[in-house]
Amino acid sequence: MTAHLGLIGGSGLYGLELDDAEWREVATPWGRPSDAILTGRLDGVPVSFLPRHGRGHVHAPGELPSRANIAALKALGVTDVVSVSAVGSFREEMTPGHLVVVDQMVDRTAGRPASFFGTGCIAHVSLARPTCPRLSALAAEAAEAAGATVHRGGTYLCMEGPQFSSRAESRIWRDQWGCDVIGMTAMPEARLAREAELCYAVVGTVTDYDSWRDGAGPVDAAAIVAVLAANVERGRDLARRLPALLRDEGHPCADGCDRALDHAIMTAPDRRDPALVARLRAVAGRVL
Ligand SMILES: CSC[C@H]1O[C@H](OP(=O)(O)O)[C@H](O)[C@@H]1O
Ligand SMILES: Nc1ncnc2[nH]cnc12
Repeated sequence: MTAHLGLIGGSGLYGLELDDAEWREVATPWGRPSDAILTGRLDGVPVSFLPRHGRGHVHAPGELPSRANIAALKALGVTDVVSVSAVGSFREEMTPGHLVVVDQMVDRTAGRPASFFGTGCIAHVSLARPTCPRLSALAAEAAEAAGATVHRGGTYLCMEGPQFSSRAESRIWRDQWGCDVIGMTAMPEARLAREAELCYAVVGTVTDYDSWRDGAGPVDAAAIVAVLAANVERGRDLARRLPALLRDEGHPCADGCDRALDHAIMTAPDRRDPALVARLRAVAGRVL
């Protein structure tokens, strides 16, 4: 399979320079994605870029059309999705401006549609490793080549938001749950990418220390935006370097992300809901 990089740009990253660039509207059985998707090529590799919150930052983290976002990238032929996200840090050494390539997640979101499947066609995929180790390593390599200080591995707590955490919550996530960074968007994105058999990695740009530190003031959106603005060029540089690395590290995925549905569907073929199956073909056609 030919590698096709999907980039989901988080807060502060709403565009990218691509060869043969074209903004394309993509409809999916789960509605429209956050925005049109910028398609093009870098180093000859197809790249599709989606601004997660939409250009102009119009979608709240709890109301993102994540199913449509992942389904639209799948429809365009994307094989590997890298999310670039703003994160708060629970670790002194993960300082604002550093990048954290996430390898574990704790999901504290509530009420977000978190699966393509459901009654009428049920599937259980593994999320033991919620991000793809192979793609994460490539993203870390690209980030280091772009001159970033990179932490390989870290546990991302996904909170519901949109408000930031209280100090008590921040200390629970850090001291009792062992989380390293916090954000509001990687879930259910990681779940959906796995169900759609896409490799998925999260590169977190540390923007702040959340609320756990003694004597420090509260998190401040304006300060976060300032850190993001200072690091946006590095994010773009990372994105420019990734396609060439991906091209040389072809599929099938050594970690099996692209075969995640092999033994996952539980519902007997004759008991499946034809309408749901018809929708599911957009993301799970390989096994239906
Ligand atoms: C502007 S800080 C809060 C906002 O930023 C992060 O979004 P993203 O992951 O898309 O960069 C965070 O999760 C919140 O949604
Ligand atoms: N402290 C924080 N909490 C949640 N999401 C964030 N995104 C950036 N910083 C954050």
